[in-house]
Amino acid sequence: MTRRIALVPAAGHGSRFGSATPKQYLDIGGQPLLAHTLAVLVANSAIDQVAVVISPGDEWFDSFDWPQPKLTVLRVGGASRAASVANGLAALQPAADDWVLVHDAARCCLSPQALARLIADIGDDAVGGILAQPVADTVKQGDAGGRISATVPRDGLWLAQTPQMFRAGLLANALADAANPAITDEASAIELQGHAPRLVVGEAQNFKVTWPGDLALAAAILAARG
Ligand SMILES: Nc1ccn([C@@H]2O[C@H](COP(=O)(O)OP(=O)(O)OP(=O)(O)O)[C@@H](O)[C@H]2O)c(=O)n1
Ligand SMILES: C[C@](O)(CO)[C@H](O)COP(=O)(O)O
Repeated sequence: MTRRIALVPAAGHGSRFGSATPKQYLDIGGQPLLAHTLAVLVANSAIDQVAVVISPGDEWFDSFDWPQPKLTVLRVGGASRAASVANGLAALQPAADDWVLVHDAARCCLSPQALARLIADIGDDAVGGILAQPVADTVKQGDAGGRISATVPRDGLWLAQTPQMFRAGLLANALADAANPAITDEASAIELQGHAPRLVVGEAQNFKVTWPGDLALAAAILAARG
């Protein structure tokens, strides 16, 4: 039977966030940020297994309690996000037809509704797809001197979010060259194989905690959900 596996890369250092403790372990409402990320995935009955990829040298993970049902911990994080995902897939050895939903640890405000929409909309799609948001602002190109060099038409532009949902076999092949700098998400790896992943409308609150100011916004969104 085809399974759905959530794979959560959580082996980053959070260099843009800049805290001594990696951002995935910072406290939000009494729990590490990562616990909020995992909770939505664990709670979805269509997901059979949730695997989190942490760094082999991780000093923080074991100091917290984690949701046990469905959770697998893989200490195989790599030098880049793509390498962490590729290493996680290699450790898990899913069947080629299994679905893998790769979701950033740092996107802790994914709603159950958006997750369910992705799974329903992708359904049995031949390629798979991702949550994404249509660009809502005017887009500027900047030059080296910090001045606007062009206004870029935003028609057809989307901001990629996660989860990104693909068949395990297709994804593992696509990530074989995980060191390719053009691979910044799973969809870009699949695109490089000549496929066109589907775009499923995400939500603004499913943003990636990247900068220090993002933590308070994430805390407010999660507190409002109760
Ligand atoms: N070698 C890496 C790098 C990133 N990630 C994970 O990929 C997700 C998205 O990456 P990003 O927000 O860029 O996280 P960091 O790499 O931690 O941040 P920064 O780029 O600012 O250093 C995060 O959940 C992060 O933990 C990972 O598993 N392995
Ligand atoms: C995969 C991703 O979340 C899509 O928006 C994003 O690209 C990962 O973060 P990074 O800053 O590119 O590492």
